[in-house]
Amino acid sequence: MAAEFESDVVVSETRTSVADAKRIVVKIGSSALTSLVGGLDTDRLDRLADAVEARMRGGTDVVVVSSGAIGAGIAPLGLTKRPQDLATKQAAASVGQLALAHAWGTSFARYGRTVGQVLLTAEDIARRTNHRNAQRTLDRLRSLGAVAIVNENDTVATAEIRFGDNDRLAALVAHLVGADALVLLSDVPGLYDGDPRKGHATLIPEVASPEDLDGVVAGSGGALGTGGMASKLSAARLAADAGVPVLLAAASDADAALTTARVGTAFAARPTRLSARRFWVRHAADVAGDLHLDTGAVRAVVDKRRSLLSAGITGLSGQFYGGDVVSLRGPDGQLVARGVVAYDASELTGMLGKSSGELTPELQRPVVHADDLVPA
Ligand SMILES: Nc1ncnc2c1ncn2[C@@H]1O[C@H](COP(=O)(O)OP(=O)(O)O)[C@@H](O)[C@H]1O
Ligand SMILES: N[C@@H](CCC(=O)OP(=O)(O)O)C(=O)O
Repeated sequence: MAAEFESDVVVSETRTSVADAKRIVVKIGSSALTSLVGGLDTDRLDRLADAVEARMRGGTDVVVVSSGAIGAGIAPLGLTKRPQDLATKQAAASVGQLALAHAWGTSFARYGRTVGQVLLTAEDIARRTNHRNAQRTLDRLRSLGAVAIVNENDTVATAEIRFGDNDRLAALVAHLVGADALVLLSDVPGLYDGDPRKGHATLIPEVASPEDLDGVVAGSGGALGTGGMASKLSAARLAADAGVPVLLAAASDADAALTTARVGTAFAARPTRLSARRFWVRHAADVAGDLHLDTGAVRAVVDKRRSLLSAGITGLSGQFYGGDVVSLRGPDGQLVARGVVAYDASELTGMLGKSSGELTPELQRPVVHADDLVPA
């Protein structure tokens, strides 16, 4: 099927940049590595390791983000379906991660290649000050010729510090390691205009801009996957903002995906990537609170890209401090932007609705400066 599709595919700039990338992150979904009855499928894992090894031998640095810990832990624990509650998911992950890391190690050992297991929580990566540790480890593994096998640290990740899905983790890792491309390998040949399990759907080969997604229905995942297509689309957006093109393809097409990139759906990166600071404000930072804006303030910050002044703020919530990232919400509570707030919540409470002239000079700075503000 890959070969048939390959001959028709238009070789866009995006596909060329995935094929030529010098550093890539390859994310492999649970659906590509595990099955409900058989657990971890080491034959499929070997084929994926073959494709990754071939790409590495061609001179590309590859970081693997591998899901499958929970899926691999289901059968050994005598469970029959993917657990729903956090504690059982964590127990399954603790059993499955051991098997998963071992399987990757054994598979790459066929080539004399060493693997390193890197387990991360969103907290490790979300704070700019913390993420340097992860960055250093990944960088050193690369320089030592080992392949990093990354997964979420499921056994300790609580709801607050979870990435939620490995598509998002993979996009953040791509940003973290300065990857030139992200390859998402799943159990579908690419993005369709609707969930292919629900009837006829058409493959979308190229997503050049968000408008190409108009009318696309991104459904939930399979029995083993977490976020379904919606989480892949938001990861693709996140990667695009970081200037990283994305290829979404079937794991069974991994060879083609990692050589010519002439399979699946290619998502173009933004023509101008967000600065590192704005990227973190939009995607990775913890949000410490909310500012509620009136209609005029929404217009000023979203349409005119102005700084947010206290006069347009009608309310706030959360215990935030100056320098924290907050959500900016419109009159109906809808998220309109994120930004770095200049004041503590306690200071700001007394400033709400006041114009600059009504404030003392030290409180006349904008509440969120335009440079620190990213529309949603
Ligand atoms: N518009 C769509 N295009 C392609 N697949 C879709 C779409 N909507 C829902 N899906 C489903 O998403 C699934 C892939 O997501 P998921 O199960 O989370 O995979 P993974 O384990 O690889 O992360 C596919 O099996 C497919 O049935
Ligand atoms: N950390 C979890 C992966 C969760 C996840 O996002 O799964 P998937 O949607 O298959 O990529 C695990 O290893 O089972």
